[in-house]
Amino acid sequence: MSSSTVRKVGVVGWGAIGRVVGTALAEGRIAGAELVCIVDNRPLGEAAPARQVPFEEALELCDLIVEAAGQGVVREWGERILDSGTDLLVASTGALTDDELGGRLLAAGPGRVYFTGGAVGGLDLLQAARSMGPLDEVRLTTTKLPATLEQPWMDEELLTRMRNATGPVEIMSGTARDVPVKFPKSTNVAASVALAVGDLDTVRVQVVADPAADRTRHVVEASGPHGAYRFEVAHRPDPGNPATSQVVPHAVLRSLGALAGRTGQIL
Ligand SMILES: NC(=O)C1=CN([C@@H]2O[C@H](COP(=O)(O)OP(=O)(O)OC[C@H]3O[C@@H](n4cnc5c(N)ncnc54)[C@H](O)[C@@H]3O)[C@@H](O)[C@H]2O)C=CC1
Ligand SMILES: O=C([O-])CC(=O)C(=O)O
Repeated sequence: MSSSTVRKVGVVGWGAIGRVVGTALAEGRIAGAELVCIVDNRPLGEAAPARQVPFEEALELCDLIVEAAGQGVVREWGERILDSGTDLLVASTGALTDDELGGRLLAAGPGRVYFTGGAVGGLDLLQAARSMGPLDEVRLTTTKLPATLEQPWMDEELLTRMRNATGPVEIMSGTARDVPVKFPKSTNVAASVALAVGDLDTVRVQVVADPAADRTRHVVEASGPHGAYRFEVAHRPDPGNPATSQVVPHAVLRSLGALAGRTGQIL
C-alpha cells in the first residue's frame, strides 16, 4: 500500500480503550492505518508511542480521529473535526441521545462520522431488520458491578442499596434517550442499539447492579414484523477500568480495519 493511502490516525483519550487501540496502531497491527498523535487532557509522559498534541494540532495532522474519551468530547469537538475534513470514529455513542447534536454530526462534513459497535453485538442484523420496517419492541438489559454504575446524581439511599446489595438490583429503567445521559461512561450500548434500530424512544433499557457480575452482561431482545432477535454477551471487564469491557478496544480496532480498507471481513 502506498504511503498516501495509509490513514493517519489520532487517538483522543489514552485510557482503557485508547491505550490498546493506540498501541496496536503504533505496532503496525492495523494494515493501512498508522498512529500519528494522541490527545488527552492529562499529561501522558514518555511511554506514549506517539506525540501528545492539542486538539487543534491533531486536526492538522490526522485524517481520522478515534474518540475514546467520553461523550463531552463528541459534543465539544465532533462537528469541528468533521468540518475540518477529518473523519471521526465515535466510541461514546451516548452523545447521540441529543437529537440536535446527532443531526448536526450527520450533516457535517466533508469528514465522515462512524460509530463503533463497541461492547454490543448484532447491530448489523438489527439494521438489516429495521430496513424492512420499524421494529415493534426493543429491550436492552445491562448488568454491571455496582461500583461501575455509581453516579454523582445518586442519593444516599440508592448508593447504600447498591453498595449493600447481595443480588441484582435494578437501578434505572428508561429509554435509550434517558439512560446514557445518566450513566455516561457505562451505557453507551443503549445508544448504539438505538442507532441500529433508528429510534431512541423505542429502545427500553434496564440497568442492573449485581455484586456477582464478574462479567458485564448486555442482553438485547427485539421483535418486529419480520422476526425476533436476541443477542447476549458477557464480557470480562477491563481490570484498570471495570466500567469498560475488555473487548471494546478490539471492536474499535475492527472498525478501524474496515475504515482502512482491509478486505475479507464481515461488515
Ligand atoms: N460504545 C461502547 O460500547 C463503549 C463506549 N465507551 C465510551 O468510551 C469512553 C472511553 O472509555 P475508556 O477508555 O474506558 O475510559 P477511560 O476513563 O479509561 O479513559 C478516558 C481517557 O480520556 C481522557 N479524557 C477524558 N475527557 C477528555 C477530554 N475532554 N479531552 C481529552 N481527553 C479526555 C481521560 O484523561 C482518559 O485518559 C467512555 O467514556 C465511554 O463513553 C466505553 C465502553 C464501551
Ligand atoms: O463496556 C461495556 O460493556 C459497555 C459500556 O461501558 C458502555 O456501554 O458505555
